[in-house]
Amino acid sequence: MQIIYLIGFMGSGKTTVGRALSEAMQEQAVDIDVEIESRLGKKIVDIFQDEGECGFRIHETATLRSLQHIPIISTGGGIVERQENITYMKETGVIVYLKASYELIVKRLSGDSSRPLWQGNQEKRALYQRRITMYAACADVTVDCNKLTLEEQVDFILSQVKV
Ligand SMILES: Nc1ncnc2c1ncn2[C@@H]1O[C@H](COP(=O)(O)OP(=O)(O)OP(=O)(O)O)[C@@H](O)[C@H]1O
Ligand SMILES: O=C(O)C1=C[C@@H](O)[C@@H](O)[C@H](O)C1
Ligand SMILES: [Mg+2]
Repeated sequence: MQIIYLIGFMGSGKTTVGRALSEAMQEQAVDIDVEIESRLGKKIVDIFQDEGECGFRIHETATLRSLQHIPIISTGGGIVERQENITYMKETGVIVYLKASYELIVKRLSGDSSRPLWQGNQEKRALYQRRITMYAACADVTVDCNKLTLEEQVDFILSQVKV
C-alpha cells in the first residue's frame, strides 16, 4: 500500500486536507500531531514545555513509524527536520507537499496559541524560508494552496496519486 503523506508548513492545511481526502477516498486518515497528543494525553504546547522540541521530535518519529496500516497521514510541520523521517516516507509512500505562501500562513494562524513554534517572538519568516526548501526537496507532488480551493486540492491529489 502506498501511503499518502501530507507535508507542509504550519497552517498549510495538512490536517484539513487529510480529513477531506479521507472522506473522498473513504479511507482512514491519521494526523500525527493529534495521535501524539492522544497517546501522551497532553497538548503539544505542554510536550514542548516539558520535554523540549527534541523530546517532541522523538515522539513524532516513533508515531510516524507506527502507522504503516494507515493510507492517509497528515504530518506535523516539522516532520522534515529529521532526515530519517524523509527517508522513511519516501520508502513507504508518496509525499504530497501543500505549498502555501507566507502571507496565507500568517492570515490563517493569526491568534493561534496551539503551535509552540508560531508564537510572538519566534523567528517565523526565517523558519518558513528554511522549511520550504526542505519540503520542496522531498516532495513527489506539490499542491498550490494559494490557487486551489479545498475541493480542488483533493481532486488534484487524487489525480496525481495512484490509489
Ligand atoms: N483549503 C483551505 N481553505 C481555507 N482554510 C483552510 C484550508 N485549509 C486549512 N484551512 C484553515 O487553516 C488553518 C490551519 O489548517 P490546518 O490545521 O489544517 O493546518 P496544518 O497544516 O495541519 O497545521 P500544523 O502543521 O500546525 O498542524 C485552520 O484554521 C483551517 O481551517
Ligand atoms: O512546524 C513544526 O515544527 C510543528 C508543527 C506542528 O504541526 C506541530 O507538530 C508542532 O507544533 C511543531
Ligand atoms: Mg495539523
